[in-house]
Amino acid sequence: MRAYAPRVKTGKTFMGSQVAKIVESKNSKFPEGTYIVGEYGWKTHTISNGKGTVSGLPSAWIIPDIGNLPHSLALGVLGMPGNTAYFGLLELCQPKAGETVIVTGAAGAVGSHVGQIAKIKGCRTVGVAGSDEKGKWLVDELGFDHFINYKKDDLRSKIKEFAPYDCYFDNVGGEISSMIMAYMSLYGRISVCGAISGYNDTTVPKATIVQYPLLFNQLRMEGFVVQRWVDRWFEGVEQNKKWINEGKLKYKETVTHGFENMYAAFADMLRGGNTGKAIVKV
Ligand SMILES: NC(=O)C1=CN([C@@H]2O[C@H](COP(=O)(O)OP(=O)(O)OC[C@H]3O[C@@H](n4cnc5c(N)ncnc54)[C@H](OP(=O)(O)O)[C@@H]3O)[C@@H](O)[C@H]2O)C=CC1
Ligand SMILES: C/C=C/C(C)=O
Repeated sequence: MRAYAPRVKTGKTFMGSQVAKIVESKNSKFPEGTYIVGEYGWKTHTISNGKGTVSGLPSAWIIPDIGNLPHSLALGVLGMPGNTAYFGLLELCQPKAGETVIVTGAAGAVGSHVGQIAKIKGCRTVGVAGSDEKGKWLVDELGFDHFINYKKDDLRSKIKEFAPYDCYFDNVGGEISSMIMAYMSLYGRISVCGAISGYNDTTVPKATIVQYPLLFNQLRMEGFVVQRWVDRWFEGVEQNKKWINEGKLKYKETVTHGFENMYAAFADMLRGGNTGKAIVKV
């Protein structure tokens, strides 16, 4: 959301996905009482023609049968972030059993999911995040093999300690990513998902030369937006649901209550206040 924010003109509704209940309908495809996910932005109520999105994600979609799981998961592990982890890791990094996968933003919605898929695929998994409490959750509850606290640890020596990396799932960009790229295996794969370390920058940073490791280790680095797999959307949702029901995929939500607290929740997420998916319950 933050990556697209500069495109939102002052005075326009800010972008965002929501789970909503249809309270009135003239469209038989969206009957009253149905729970949907829509890209309607920061609003309490929406009048929709069932088409059109803010960011090109799927048009409003009806949440499939998820049993007793909460509907809010359709904004996280069973929605866009879940599909970002599923397709972004499996399609671009193609992790194989026995390989080492490192992920930044590891305690966030996407990163915590990426690390667990890597474990499901039989990989050794290293997570980078900003607090020891987050690290404890990653290792003790989600099964990550190692954790690096990028705010506290000697970053380069820790990155080196767990190297080499066959796959890097990059949520943050910047210097952390440049360092990781220097410790990758021959033919390593990098999935560029986000660059949150730069979302609040107001000046252009000086770039580290990452071409040396890319060249000499013959790395493949590819960016993506999850919309690429819009035609396979429900494959991701169904697989993630199956993993949850099998006890292989865990999730956490950081829930803020009240529409009036939306901005505070958003700013807190950018500061690392969330673990797992940041949700606002209106
Ligand atoms: N390509 C695509 O299609 C998609 C890309 N994304 C991107 O994926 C990334 C993760 O998204 P998501 O899981 O929803 O994010 P989260 O909502 O989980 O939050 C982001 C986390 O990033 C960490 N962070 C913040 N600033 C920095 C920094 N300067 N350096 C390192 N880490 C930082 C914080 O945790 P900490 O305590 O560890 O600092 C924060 O909790 C984002 O970059 C997002 O833009 C998301 C969805 C789709
Ligand atoms: C679909 C979301 C994209 C980013 C970069 O957050």
